[in-house]
Amino acid sequence: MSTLHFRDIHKHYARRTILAGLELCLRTGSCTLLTGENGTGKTTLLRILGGFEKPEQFAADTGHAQLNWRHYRKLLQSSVLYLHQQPYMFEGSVRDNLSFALDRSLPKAEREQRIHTALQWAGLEKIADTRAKTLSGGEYQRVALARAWLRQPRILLLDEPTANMDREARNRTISLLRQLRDDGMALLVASHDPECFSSLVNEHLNLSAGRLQTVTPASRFVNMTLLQQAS
Ligand SMILES: Nc1ncnc2c1ncn2[C@@H]1O[C@H](COP(=O)(O)OP(=O)(O)OP(=O)(O)O)[C@@H](O)[C@H]1O
Repeated sequence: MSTLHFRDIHKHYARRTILAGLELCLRTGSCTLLTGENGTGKTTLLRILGGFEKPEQFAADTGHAQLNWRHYRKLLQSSVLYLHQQPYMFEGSVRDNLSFALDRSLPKAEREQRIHTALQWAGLEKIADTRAKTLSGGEYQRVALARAWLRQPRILLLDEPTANMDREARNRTISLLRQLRDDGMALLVASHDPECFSSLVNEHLNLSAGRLQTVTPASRFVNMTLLQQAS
């Protein structure tokens, strides 16, 4: 199985319908770009898929199992990671922040080795001992991506991951996202800047009036196993 198919997602705020029976497929090794005007519900959709917002209706299908909201919430803990536009940093250094992404039961030497590899992966070696809360926006995002790399979720949800970055920081972020995608993660990226993601995106969807419309269809999928443990 290589897809997670969401169906029939409804979300209202008071009497206002934000998502109206929305349908969406996420695929391993694939990046889906989500665009839409301000206020159309992109963040709301990501927050639902990240488990932070409860929808009025929800169904998902792994190909082997049907999931209701309760099942999906269980799956989320191990399989889905949501990165905010301003990722949260804990007090402490970049190294400490990466350490929080690791299972505490790992032996110390292995933790240190993994953190070292993650620092290299994201090009963070020079700022490993800098206080994370003092970093620039681009560095924040790279620490957050290094944490994702350590956690290895099957689905990574990103809200405006390149907002307010200069070109170099954007390129570095795209390059890290490409590696996560090519390692088999399913990426869902909300952005107002489709140009920025054009080299990364397999499918481009636009959210309007509570529904998704295909701008460009999924072009290439890697046949890997997504959410196998859910079945
Ligand atoms: N907790 C909430 N209570 C009431 N209304 C909300 C809540 N959260 C979001 N909304 C409204 O839902 C609509 C969709 O918001 P959302 O942030 O999902 O849009 P968006 O597409 O991400 O917007 P942008 O492109 O500006 O980031 C907005 O009109 C917003 O004001």
